[in-house]
Amino acid sequence: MTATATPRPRIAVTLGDPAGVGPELIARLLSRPENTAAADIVLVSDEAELKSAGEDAGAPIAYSTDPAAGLPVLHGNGAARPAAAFERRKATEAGGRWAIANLAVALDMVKDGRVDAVLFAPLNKSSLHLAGMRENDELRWFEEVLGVRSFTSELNVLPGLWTARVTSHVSIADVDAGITRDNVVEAGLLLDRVLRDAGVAAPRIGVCALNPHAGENGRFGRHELDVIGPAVGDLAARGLDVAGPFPSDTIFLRARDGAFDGVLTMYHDQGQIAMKLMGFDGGVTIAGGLPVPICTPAHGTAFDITGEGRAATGSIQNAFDLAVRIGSRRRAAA
Ligand SMILES: NC(=O)C1=CN([C@@H]2O[C@H](COP(=O)(O)OP(=O)(O)OC[C@H]3O[C@@H](n4cnc5c(N)ncnc54)[C@H](O)[C@@H]3O)[C@@H](O)[C@H]2O)C=CC1
Ligand SMILES: NCC(=O)COP(=O)(O)O
Repeated sequence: MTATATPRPRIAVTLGDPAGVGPELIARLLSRPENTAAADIVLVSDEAELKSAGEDAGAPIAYSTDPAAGLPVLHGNGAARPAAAFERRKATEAGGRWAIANLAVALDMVKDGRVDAVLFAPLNKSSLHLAGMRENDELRWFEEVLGVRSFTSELNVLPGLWTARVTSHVSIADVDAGITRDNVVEAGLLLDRVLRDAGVAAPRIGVCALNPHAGENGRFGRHELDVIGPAVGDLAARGLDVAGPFPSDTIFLRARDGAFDGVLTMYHDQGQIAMKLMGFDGGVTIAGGLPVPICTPAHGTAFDITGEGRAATGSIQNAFDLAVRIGSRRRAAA
């Protein structure tokens, strides 16, 4: 029997917000030969950004503009570089514009089928908004640019445990309106699908309640009785191995002990506090529901430590590894 080689995926990489830890993390990621050997990497950036990232990291980035050179390939973003250097450790319009320009090129590559996955280093949502992004976050912007009309959600990933969210980057005052039976069902179906894509043959999904103690039989709110419970029934009727709603102050104890492969959360912090406590140094966020996996560290721009060489690389490494794994699988299936 002949072994089938795993195809090298093509991955577009952006350095994120130039004011934050993203550029130095990408430089350190690419300084490991096993990473540059794992994928055909397209760096959407410019020479000045790569040089400054390498200086911050104490690890110059080796790249080429010639795809035949066997190095990460530099692909410009077509944007004019601002005359002044990017301010560091601060959300700025210029930084947001630069990050958006790089991502826009990466999304063009997605649309044209030129890449199997995207990795972006942390963005700063305030910079994005200063730069004119109307959507609350980059995932809603990705949807718009890629013309995706179906349900999307950030997926957070630790070894052996994934989460999806019914609502995400919205005010806590708007969570209630987002918890509809349809949204819970769509988020549950998405979580089941991505777990299967990631190789979990029969995903076990636990669903969070919204209210304290799952509403205590309606006394502290009726979302569990009227919306989430019926949606869990809908998902079970569609063949998913799904249970809940469970009180969210204890569901992650069970998840940590292996009871679930995926947990469906109702709002951002419900899942993120638990996931970041369990594995801040390795967490990954994937934009779920898009044509290709778009991966990023679960941590943000960390302005307080930018340029100090202290930023941990576990999450960017895991985000890269996931992009390689899922991208390679997609390439093999194409
Ligand atoms: N991947 C992405 O694009 C993400 C972007 N963000 C954005 O980042 C911005 C800042 O968010 P914050 O809530 O301040 O969270 P943050 O993750 O940037 O920082 C929170 C704390 O964690 C520390 N930290 C973060 N990454 C670290 C690393 N690699 N090594 C060591 N310590 C690290 C920081 O120094 C800080 O004390 C926001 O605009 C947020 O929306 C947040 C999460 C993910
Ligand atoms: N930029 C990705 C992002 O914001 C994900 O952060 P989180 O919502 O997973 O904390």
